[in-house]
Amino acid sequence: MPIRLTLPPTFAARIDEADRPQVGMWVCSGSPLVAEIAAGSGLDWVLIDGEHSPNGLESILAQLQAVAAYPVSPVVRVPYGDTVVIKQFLDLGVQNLLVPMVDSAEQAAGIVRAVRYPTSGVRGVGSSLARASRWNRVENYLADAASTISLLVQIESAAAVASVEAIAATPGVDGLFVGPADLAASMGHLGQQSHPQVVEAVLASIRAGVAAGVPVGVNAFVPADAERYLDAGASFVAVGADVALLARASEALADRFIGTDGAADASGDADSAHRATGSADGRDPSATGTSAGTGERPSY
Ligand SMILES: O=C(O)C(=O)C[C@H](O)[C@@H](O)CO
Repeated sequence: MPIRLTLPPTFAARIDEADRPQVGMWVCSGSPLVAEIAAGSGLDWVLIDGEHSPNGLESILAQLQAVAAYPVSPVVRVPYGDTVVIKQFLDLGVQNLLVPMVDSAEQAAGIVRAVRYPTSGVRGVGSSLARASRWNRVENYLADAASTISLLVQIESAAAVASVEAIAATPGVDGLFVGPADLAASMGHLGQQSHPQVVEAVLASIRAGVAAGVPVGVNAFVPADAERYLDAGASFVAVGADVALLARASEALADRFIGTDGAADASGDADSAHRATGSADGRDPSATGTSAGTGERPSY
């Protein structure tokens, strides 16, 4: 007798059931090992990135398998909201899908159709071949598929913020995730996620989601920004990324033990570099929301 399986609850269901906002981090390295480390961190969710990171179907599959034993919700971002790409990610067993760059309710409705089987949508039927249904070991997968998937769409342009009420009201959209980096760029503030106009646009999106009863998340590597958005009603936040943690922490090690001061480079006097940069001053080398140990490097 084959094993009969039940899929874990969706991220949207976990948000709904939780008595506090869900806190997570990006996994952008493409590494199953790193995904597993993040999954065991105590954070609530991990966000595996297929948009800006070196990830294809095979590496995402390996990361989903690596985190499956842990009590985290894996969310996976597709590179773009294409029907075929979405089908491939869903068939891989992605239950929590994040689609970037969704600017209108029409676009959101098209993405919902890509997620749903006919006659509500256009998802191709390959469940007997696919991990999504664990090769037909999940009972009634075809009939129940929609309830095993949560769809999050990214609000990350001025146009999306202008349409955020309509996007939030689109049936089948389970949550919004605000991307302040692209949002800032679209507002003419490239690289300034904490610009007051960008912050206001993020807050407006959170308010719209809360009013519509749709959970809103936000990317916020700067702790003060994360706290501000949580205070405003965000239901989930992404507060760091594996690659950023490693980059900043390794720089802090270099700063602490070698020194990164230009004068020291020229003189070879690492000790004077330590003194000049104050690298042993107690700054948290794991912090990603500041320039800890690295001068003025942005955290995003
Ligand atoms: O625009 C944003 O913010 C995001 O979509 C998140 C980014 O991709 C983030 O990973 C890096 O800034």
